Amino acid sequence: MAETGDSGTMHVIVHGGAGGVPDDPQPRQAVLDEAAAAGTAEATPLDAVDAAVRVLESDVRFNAGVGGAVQSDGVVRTDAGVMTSDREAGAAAGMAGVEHAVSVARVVAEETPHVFVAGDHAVDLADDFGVATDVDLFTDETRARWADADPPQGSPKEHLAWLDSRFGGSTSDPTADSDEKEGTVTERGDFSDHDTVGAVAFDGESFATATSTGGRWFALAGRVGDVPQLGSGFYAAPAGAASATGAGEDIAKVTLSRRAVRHLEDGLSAQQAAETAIAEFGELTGSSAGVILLDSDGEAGSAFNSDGMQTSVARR
Ligand SMILES: NC(=O)C[C@H](N)C(=O)O
Repeated sequence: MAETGDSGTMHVIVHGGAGGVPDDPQPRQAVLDEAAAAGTAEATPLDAVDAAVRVLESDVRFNAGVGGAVQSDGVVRTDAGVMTSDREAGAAAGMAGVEHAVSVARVVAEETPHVFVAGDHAVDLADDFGVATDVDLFTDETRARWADADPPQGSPKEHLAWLDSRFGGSTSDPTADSDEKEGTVTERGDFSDHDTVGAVAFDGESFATATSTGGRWFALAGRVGDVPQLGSGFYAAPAGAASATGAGEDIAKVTLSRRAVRHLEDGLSAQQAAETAIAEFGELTGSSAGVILLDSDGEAGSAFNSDGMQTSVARR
């Protein structure tokens, strides 16, 4: 157990997704600041990341909870993962109508003997443990975007053909540059430019992390990305904890969060570990991501190789 931080102080860092530079950075920053502050009011690191991420899931500006990305069958499905440095972990994925995916991940960690529950059964689990289901996750913007999408009918093969015709077969990088504008598909797939949310907290003794997303815009129905995969979208250990965002398939292939925490274990600071992990990620995959970290000194670190990633740090 790490005990070198300022015991009694709750340290929280949050992110609002790696991607393009948003049109509305200030209101987004205000929500991130609110989320980080909400985390510092909590008693434990797990409560802190849960509270912080719930704020972000409820804000339509972020691709998590309400405002989540629409999959190829017109359904918004949410994913999340949580972990503590005591190696308590839970994840939930592919949940239609669940705003607070982070709370379901927490139910998996605290109420089941498992680490990952998916699909309709995760929704049933949420319902049984008092997490709201049947929530309308569409916003006016997502409704309009979906209506413009000329959605496919039929089988997964037909959905894949539709994806291929729109995205040229490349679906690896949600943050890839494009000549096209927000609201239309990009050259390599429009997966919402800046969106997924995450939080890391440290109380001087232990760490927790949580990441939550609606995934990628127009991904094949049923697709699950890095976010709820342990070690990819989130990871916590006694040396520190991480939350990642960006090109989900590529993040999963290099287990970005585990990689970043490994650098803390090797003695790097949070900032050095974030920069090293993102540099390695870029070299290995050629795509875009971001990561936030806290280390056992209570120092926060963040790095990204996309055009932007907003973060907020609060301590109390
Ligand atoms: N923008 C994101 O962070 C998307 C998320 N990593 C996913 O692939 O589901």
